[in-house]
Amino acid sequence: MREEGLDSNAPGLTGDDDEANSGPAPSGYGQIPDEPVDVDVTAVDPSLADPEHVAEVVAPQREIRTAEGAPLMRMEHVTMKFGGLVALDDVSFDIKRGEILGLIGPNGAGKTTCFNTMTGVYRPTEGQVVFDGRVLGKLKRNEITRAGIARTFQNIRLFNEMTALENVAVGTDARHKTSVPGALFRTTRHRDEERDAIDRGMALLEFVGIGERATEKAKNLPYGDQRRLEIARALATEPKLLCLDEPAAGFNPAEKSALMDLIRKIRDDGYTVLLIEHDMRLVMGVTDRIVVLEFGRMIAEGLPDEIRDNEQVIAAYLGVPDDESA
Ligand SMILES: Nc1ncnc2c1ncn2[C@@H]1O[C@H](COP(=O)(O)OP(=O)(O)OP(=O)(O)O)[C@@H](O)[C@H]1O
Repeated sequence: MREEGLDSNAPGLTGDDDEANSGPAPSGYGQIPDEPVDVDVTAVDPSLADPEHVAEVVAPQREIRTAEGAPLMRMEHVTMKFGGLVALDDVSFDIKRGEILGLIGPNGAGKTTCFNTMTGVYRPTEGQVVFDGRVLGKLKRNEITRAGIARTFQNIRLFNEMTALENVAVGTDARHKTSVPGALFRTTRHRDEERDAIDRGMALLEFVGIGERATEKAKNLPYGDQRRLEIARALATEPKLLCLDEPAAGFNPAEKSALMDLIRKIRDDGYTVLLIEHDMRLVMGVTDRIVVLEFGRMIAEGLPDEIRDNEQVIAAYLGVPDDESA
């Protein structure tokens, strides 16, 4: 007999398929330089111990709250083909400002492809992605980062030999305006930006709950803290949209619960969040709305309660019982 609604114990609905987290540092990740950044932790502002001040530093662009509810990103009839394979088939939906949108679907449904068209990795074969009024297909990857889209990866990608603070500080680099000569000659602007990178980096580490680990190398952090560090680094680019790709992969229930709190805190601080996640309990518990893909098509869109009880979604995940498919 079929179970009522979606259940995180159902096959394929858990995050147990996590891959190794020790991959090499990424290449071509936004504006991140190859060399470690020299940071002086003793220069950190003591006022960062104050959570309210931390929140102010973390989300300086609070005006994004004012337009809450209006579309921030629009997928407009997006089709993505790889040779003969149609990974996305005429997919259209909005991500509204200030919401946590869940993107779910069985394995191979097209979630990551969707993510990649939204973050500039792929250009859609047909249709377009519009972010904050701009068509993404015309922007380069670094321009997309500057436009306000940041992401984390299924497989953690950190600079393992750099400290936690350095990892976050390089994320702030995407916003810096110093020219190469300015950096070489250490102009006042360059020094101000370095100082800002350290202060904001520390604030972000506090915000995600790992401030006390600022001087530890990324490779020595516990797995859960590495995931938090990835989120902090993405936030360092001051995104309007934060895309999280299976952030709970490999987490135990207590870590998942803490992650849900963090994702809500990020949303409450004025960011918009897109979440791909296999763990249904987490998705149902934290998202404001959910979009469901199956075989590259969007089969449902709605509130978590609506999605939980949607027959088509349940069938997509659990398969239609033999006696109903005849
Ligand atoms: N670069 C690519 N080249 C060819 N086929 C691809 C490529 N990327 C994805 N695909 C195919 O597109 C389909 C959708 O894949 P995608 O990774 O987007 O699904 P998914 O929903 O993210 O799956 P999972 O939950 O397993 O990560 C799959 O059939 C996949 O094999």
